[in-house]
Amino acid sequence: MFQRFPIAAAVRFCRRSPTGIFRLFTAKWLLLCFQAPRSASSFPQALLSFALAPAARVNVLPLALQGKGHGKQILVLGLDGAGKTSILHSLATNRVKRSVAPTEGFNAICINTEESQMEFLEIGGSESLRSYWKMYLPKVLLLVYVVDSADHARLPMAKQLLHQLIQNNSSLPVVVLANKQDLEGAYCITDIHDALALSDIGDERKMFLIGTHVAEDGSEISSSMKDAKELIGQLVLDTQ
Ligand SMILES: Nc1nc2c(ncn2[C@@H]2O[C@H](COP(=O)(O)OP(=O)(O)OP(=O)(O)O)[C@@H](O)[C@H]2O)c(=O)[nH]1
Ligand SMILES: [Mg+2]
Repeated sequence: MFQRFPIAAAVRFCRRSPTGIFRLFTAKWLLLCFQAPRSASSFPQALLSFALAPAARVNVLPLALQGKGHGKQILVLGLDGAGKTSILHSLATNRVKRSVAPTEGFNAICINTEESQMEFLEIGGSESLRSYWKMYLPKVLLLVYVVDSADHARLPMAKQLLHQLIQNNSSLPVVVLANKQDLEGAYCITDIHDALALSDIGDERKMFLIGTHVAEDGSEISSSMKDAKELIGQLVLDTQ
């Protein structure tokens, strides 16, 4: 399914194409790059999607998302406008569906696979909601961190928040999605890797960097998005 390349090949690949997957380890990192496009994913559709009014943010979350259920919770964070909701909608439906409004509280989406039920919890990325981010971190199996690859000015802030989030949790697996790779000014994944200083937070942690984009509304999701979904599913299974 994936091919592995050493770093030099990874950089060459990045120059040819802005999209790919890096797997990051302590000092060495390997590129997992896509082969031929796959057939449509067999993941069933989303079960649930909702957003909560800010006033209701914490108390009315489903039990599973408060860490009391038996599902496999995945926290989805990143600055406002990075594309978290758009990615989740697309992963859930296997069709591209861009978000039209900022998340003003939480957004929860369940995706059932044959092997497991994955519960994605997005917390909005606006400044007022970022204080909630760390509350849920100890309760999740995996962190998906989304950045806008073309938002150069805010990449330092995205880096700082990511490092702060995971500094006290050295084993939490992290998948970084370098989103909006379709935009002309988007940094390629090696630049995103450097801008987020991901080699500083590698250690023994499983960490992946994947270039993604949420293309035209209604079209089928890209191969990078399918591979991101498969990778997340595999990590959830591995982490249980
Ligand atoms: N060009 C482009 N636009 C995107 C992409 N992904 C999302 N967008 C657009 O970016 C804007 C923000 O997307 P959202 O999915 O709402 O971002 P978010 O991270 O959920 O933002 P908050 O909920 O405010 O934290 C929307 O206008 C989307 O249509 C992408 O890959 N490429
Ligand atoms: Mg959102």
